[in-house]
Amino acid sequence: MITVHGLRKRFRGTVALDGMTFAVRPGQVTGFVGPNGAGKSTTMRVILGLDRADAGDALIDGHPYRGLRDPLRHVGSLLDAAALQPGRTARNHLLWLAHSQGLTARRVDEVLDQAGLRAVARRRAGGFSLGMRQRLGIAAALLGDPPALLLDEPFNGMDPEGIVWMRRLLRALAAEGRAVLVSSHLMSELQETADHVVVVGRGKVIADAPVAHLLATAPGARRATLEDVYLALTRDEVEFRAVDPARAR
Ligand SMILES: Nc1ncnc2c1ncn2[C@@H]1O[C@H](COP(=O)(O)OP(=O)(O)OP(=O)(O)O)[C@@H](O)[C@H]1O
Repeated sequence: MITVHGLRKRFRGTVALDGMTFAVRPGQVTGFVGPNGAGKSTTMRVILGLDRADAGDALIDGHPYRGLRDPLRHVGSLLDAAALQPGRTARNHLLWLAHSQGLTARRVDEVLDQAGLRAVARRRAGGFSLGMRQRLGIAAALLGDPPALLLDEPFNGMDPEGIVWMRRLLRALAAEGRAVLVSSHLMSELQETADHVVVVGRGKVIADAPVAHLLATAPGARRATLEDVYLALTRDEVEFRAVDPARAR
């Protein structure tokens, strides 16, 4: 389980996190949604120890990321699929990560298979499409067989087959009992994939509820989609940002 409590973070004049508090429970896919600049990536970076919060805490199974030994065994992450050494082959990229964490080459081949990358494992990652980079990022996230996963926009750049693959993979990972946090702007994908949704705006939580609950309690519930609910919840934020571009990203 991942818990964040009262996270605050300011970048010079910008408040990125303003008391962000929620939990990512095992056995579920939790969607993490909100307008551009709402603080999703910053929250994930704080959980992963890449940014330091000014206040509050972010814990993975009760421990801060920096306190974890062999962190890839506790939490896997996909933050920026473009962040890899272009000259390395997919397999070498994973081998390098695996060695840093005491993981085996056999495990590398397993995750290459799981991510559907076996045929291109010896190609240079620099030549990969965004969809293939996302798959490589997923392979890296799965390397340590972690009970928790943080995935920032994993559907980005995926072709239709890739989207279906990703959806099934996320469901399967949750069914194995993992805690899976997925940020996305694609409400239709999350409606199909997520059990639970955390909606954020301006650095804090606006709604934190099961998808079924959000759909059932929405106005015009019978035909409401997650997109309708999201737009209704974030409308004030959107109007605010439209009239005050200085605060928008
Ligand atoms: N390194 C940084 N320096 C300055 N400001 C930053 C930095 N990182 C994030 N911010 C600001 O913090 C706020 C939150 O950004 P963040 O990237 O976490 O939002 P997000 O919800 O992930 O947005 P998006 O949907 O566009 O990915 C934004 O106003 C952003 O401009």
